[in-house]
Amino acid sequence: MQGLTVAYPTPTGQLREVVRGVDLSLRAGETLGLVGQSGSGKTQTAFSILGVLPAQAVVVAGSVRLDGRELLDLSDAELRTVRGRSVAYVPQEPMSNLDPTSTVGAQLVEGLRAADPMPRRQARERVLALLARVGIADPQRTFDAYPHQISGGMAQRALIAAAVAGRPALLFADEPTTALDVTVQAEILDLLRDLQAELGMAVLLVTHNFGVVADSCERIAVMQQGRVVETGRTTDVFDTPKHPYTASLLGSILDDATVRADLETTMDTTGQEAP
Ligand SMILES: Nc1ncnc2c1ncn2[C@@H]1O[C@H](COP(=O)(O)OP(=O)(O)OP(=O)(O)O)[C@@H](O)[C@H]1O
Repeated sequence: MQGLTVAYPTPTGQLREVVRGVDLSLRAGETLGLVGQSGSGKTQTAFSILGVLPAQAVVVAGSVRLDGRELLDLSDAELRTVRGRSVAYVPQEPMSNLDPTSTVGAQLVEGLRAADPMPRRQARERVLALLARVGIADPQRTFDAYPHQISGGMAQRALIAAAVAGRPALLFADEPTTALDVTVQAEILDLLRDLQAELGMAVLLVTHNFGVVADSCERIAVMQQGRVVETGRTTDVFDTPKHPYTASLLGSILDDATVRADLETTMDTTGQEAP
């Protein structure tokens, strides 16, 4: 992503920029943590990659390339084939991303066939295998269940199964554990890491949680008011933040013993000096 600027029209007819000249890069297999306060532009940045910005959004400038292909120039039809197969999405609130009136299996089969036309029976087999792959103990039961009959953690596993079905090159996870019980959060992050290693996906992880960043992200980009104010290796940014905004975000959280422990573990496993 280079120089991405996204704006919305205001009632007075002007444009208000919500993403301003953002440069980001991600390699296969890498996890980039996108952090910043609410409203700083993280979701708008990620939506530009997925091609799902609201209709009134204006891409003022910039370029988003995936394996050399410009995504901002694609037609809606082309974007539909990119979504799911090249870039996929794990939402913040799994339950609100499932249709309460249809079984989990029916929704996943529909989604799979929309991205990759195949006979219903074959799609059904694929979905059952995917549900097993994401750690659901009784895939058939989850397949036949309505969303209200499964837990939030199970729903998130099912949506992760749907997201990775097309073996995407890039997975965008928007606060994927925020809505879940604390006990389930670590399991979901572990699952994402396993799938990433297996599929070689790049992961863009939007989060407020610096513990998650310390644990899961090799690199971090810090957004403030639509701009990326700092980017670098997580260990470097945590150790010596260059921007005052990053320092102030970190200042409050580094008192947290859990985050410090996660950070030290990350540094140990990457062979860096512990602080
Ligand atoms: N449809 C829209 N019309 C006008 N402004 C919008 C629209 N959607 C988002 N914005 C504005 O864009 C800015 C960035 O929002 P965005 O959702 O990207 O922030 P964020 O960093 O992801 O926040 P959060 O952590 O709360 O999800 C905000 O000021 C928001 O009000």
